[in-house]
Amino acid sequence: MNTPIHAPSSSPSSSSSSYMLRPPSCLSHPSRNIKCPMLLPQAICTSQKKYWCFRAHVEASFNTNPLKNYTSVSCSTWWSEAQSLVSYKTHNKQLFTVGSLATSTAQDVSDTTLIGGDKIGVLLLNLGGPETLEDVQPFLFNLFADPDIIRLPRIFSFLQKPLAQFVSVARAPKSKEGYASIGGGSPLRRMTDEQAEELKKSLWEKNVPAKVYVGMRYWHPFTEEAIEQIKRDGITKLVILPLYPQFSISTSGSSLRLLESIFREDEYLVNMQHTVIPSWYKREGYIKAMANLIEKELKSFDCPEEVMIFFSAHGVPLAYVEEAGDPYKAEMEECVDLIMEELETRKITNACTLAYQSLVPLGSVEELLAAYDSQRRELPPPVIVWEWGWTKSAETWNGRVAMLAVLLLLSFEFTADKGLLHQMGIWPLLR
Ligand SMILES: C=CC1=C(C)c2cc3[nH]c(cc4nc(cc5[nH]c(cc1n2)c(C)c5CCC(=O)O)C(CCC(=O)O)=C4C)c(C)c3C=C
Ligand SMILES: [Fe+2]
Repeated sequence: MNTPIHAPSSSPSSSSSSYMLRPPSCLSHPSRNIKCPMLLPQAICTSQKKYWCFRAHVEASFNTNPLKNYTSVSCSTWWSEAQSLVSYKTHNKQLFTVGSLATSTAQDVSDTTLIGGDKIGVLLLNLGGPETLEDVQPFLFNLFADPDIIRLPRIFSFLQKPLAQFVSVARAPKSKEGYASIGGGSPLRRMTDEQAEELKKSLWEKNVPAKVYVGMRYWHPFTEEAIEQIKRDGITKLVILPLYPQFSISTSGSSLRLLESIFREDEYLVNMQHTVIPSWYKREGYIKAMANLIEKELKSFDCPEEVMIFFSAHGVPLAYVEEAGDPYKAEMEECVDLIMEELETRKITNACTLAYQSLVPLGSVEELLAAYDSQRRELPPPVIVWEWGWTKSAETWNGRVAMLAVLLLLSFEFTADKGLLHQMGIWPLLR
């Protein structure tokens, strides 16, 4: 069961380091017909900060309360047709009168009270995960059909779905093994729902009666479903919070791009005031929480000061960082520095190291572990196990030309041990 996805229709624009200033986006233009990105990442942060947005860099002062004054910094998105950098300020005003729209489409939301005529929503964005082993292959299809995960050159974009079908079928057995070993499915939905509930409680305690929604990128509840609920509830102000502390094109970027396309085509959403928190790894609360966890774990060792702190991060293909300007690696490294600084204030000065998990050539856990384990270092490279996903679902492929092209691509990769899939970090997924 492949649940329809709304993968961005345009393939990612090639990376460019040139940015131009553009007037504030649609938010400052009440025209409903304007077609421009609504969801360039905007930040709500604290104090005077330097903010890195991919390759651009802006300085702005921020106010902490999203519901009062806020300054938003829209950063250029690498995928944006017209790459641009926007900085602007709004003051506690609804920029548009949405009342009529809201009443015409909204149902009553019993647990949402109004703040100055507004209905506040928070949309939590996450990846989503298969809830059962049967979900694994269609979940993987959705993931690989996303051009922010498998970045094909525009000329090959017609291969996106056939390739997604192929890679998902080939990857499914290994993924299933993993999910089977953790109880037969992903715990992400349950955990995200719990986070949403806790966030809602906490906001209500602070007299912010907001409704909190969960929108997953690749599995239920899909972002599109959350957006429909937001519209039904008549939300007039929305805070969009990707649940990834660090920004990556492949995670927050992908979700925001999807939202951008949904917003662009929807009259209700175009007129809804919204703000995006693109990343939040610098937040004091987050850094302290991470430090607390580490401090607690260290105490369980006999000689805590001798323990090396091993930060393990999800990897992204190197090309994202080097060519597309993904700030993920820089943000991750800064995050580790901040956590270590926080630990230092607690007189914890252990050695630490950061490695990125498998799949992608940012520096893998395997490589790093090899440095510590001489036996492992002498092991031969892993054997490539090839499982052909030649199943019934292959019949659904988008025509013979695409299938032939995929096969040619794969046989080249296989025989030459290099090529597009290697370059994009997809090849390891097939192992
Ligand atoms: C090239 C492929 C992938 C990129 C790039 C990627 C980036 C990325 N992913 C996360 C967080 C998660 N990924 C999860 C699952 C998952 N991710 C990929 C591939 C890429 N991820 C695959 C194939 C899978 C499925 C599992 C598997 O087969 O290995 C999950 C788990 C979701 C769940 O089921 O609960 C998370 C979380 C980040 C943070 C990231 C880039 C920074
Ligand atoms: Fe992932």
